[in-house]
Amino acid sequence: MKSNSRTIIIDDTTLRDGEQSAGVVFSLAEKLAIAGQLSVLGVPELEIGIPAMGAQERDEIKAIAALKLPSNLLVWSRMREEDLQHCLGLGVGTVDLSISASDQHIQHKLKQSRAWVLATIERCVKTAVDAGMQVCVGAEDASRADSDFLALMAEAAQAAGACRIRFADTVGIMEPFGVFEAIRKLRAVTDMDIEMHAHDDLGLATANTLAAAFAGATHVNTTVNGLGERAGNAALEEVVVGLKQLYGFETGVDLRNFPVLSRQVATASGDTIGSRKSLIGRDVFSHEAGIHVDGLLKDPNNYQGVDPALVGRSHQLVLGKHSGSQGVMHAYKQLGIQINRWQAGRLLPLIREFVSLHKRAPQSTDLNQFLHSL
Ligand SMILES: CC(=O)SCCNC(=O)CCNC(=O)[C@H](O)C(C)(C)COP(=O)(O)OP(=O)(O)OC[C@H]1O[C@@H](n2cnc3c(N)ncnc32)[C@H](O)[C@@H]1OP(=O)(O)O
Ligand SMILES: O=C(O)CCC(=O)C(=O)O
Repeated sequence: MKSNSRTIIIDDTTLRDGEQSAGVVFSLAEKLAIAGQLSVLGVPELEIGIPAMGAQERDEIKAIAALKLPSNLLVWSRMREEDLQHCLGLGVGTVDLSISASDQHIQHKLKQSRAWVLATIERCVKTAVDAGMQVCVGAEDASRADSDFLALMAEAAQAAGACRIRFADTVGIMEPFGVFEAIRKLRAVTDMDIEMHAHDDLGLATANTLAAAFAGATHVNTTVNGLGERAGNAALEEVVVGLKQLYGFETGVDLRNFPVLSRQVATASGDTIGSRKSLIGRDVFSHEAGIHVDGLLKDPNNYQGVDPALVGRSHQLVLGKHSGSQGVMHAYKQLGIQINRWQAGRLLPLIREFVSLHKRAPQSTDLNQFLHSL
């Protein structure tokens, strides 16, 4: 499904929500490297930390700001005067002032009322704007909020000078059709920019983020490799490729060098990337099945949904239990050895036996041995 070209602003929160993943701590050097690399790829906005966490966090935020990257920087803050004061003077121009939108949170976490939320927005957003900050109001738990109340929050935010509202599916319970409806409703009641913040508890963070963009969101939150609280956030790489490929939306992000950043973040977060994790997993561009390998060799488009070059990858053709003769002939050709179809057919059982025994693809020395045993 393609629509008219639009630009969606990626606001990457690897350094904020990404670092909130249980057990993850980035060193300053890692933060600087990740921020720098995100900027090199053309990510236009980076959410880089939470000033109220303390002096060290603020120093690190300042150090990132001192890099003078071309990306716009944001900090995250509870909607509290004292937290907001910590956001000033760090060299960061935008703050996400977060306050809960759902009755669940308002009553049972903040122990307050809807009226208190609206009054707090009015007061704190104005203070931040008067202090020279651009303000995004983070509507935490928006996915469980009453849409009429969310509209009142947006109205209060805009009246107080905010330029953006973040719709957060804090507990990751939305699905794309619901997101589409919710963002459509919000779009209809506010002129502010709208940002989607999704979590992957049901494996739908990217789908929900794409649905939000399709419904009119101007900004979307992502994290590298989908890092983030619990099951993580929408993965930067999936969102960028999905927006472009499915809707023709531009982000200005070039992922051809993404493997460097992906590895950097995986290492810094002490994470391993699942071998089948879309776009970044070891095996996601690997092909073994005979019919697929034959098709790819004839024309990559036969079995290519996503061009691996977009994310700095390439197709890998491997031999295994499901190989066919074209794949075998190709593997030998790569070694400079021409074999015919009849020979390939005779080699297939040897290859099957090998992989059943070793549970790995044969290497060049194994292939040479098979040939000699014919
Ligand atoms: C959904 C999200 O991802 S939101 C971002 C969450 N990120 C983090 O929590 C990581 C960083 N957090 C921290 O370092 C600490 O929690 C701090 C510095 C923010 C606050 O620490 P503490 O003052 O010790 O409070 P603590 O974390 O125990 O409790 C949170 C308090 O914030 C309040 N609070 C939570 N969200 C908000 C909000 N959006 N606006 C105002 N107050 C809020 C809670 O009601 C609670 O207040 P209470 O103690 O008066 O009941
Ligand atoms: O309120 C916000 O800015 C969003 C916070 C967040 O990370 C979430 O709700 O998951």
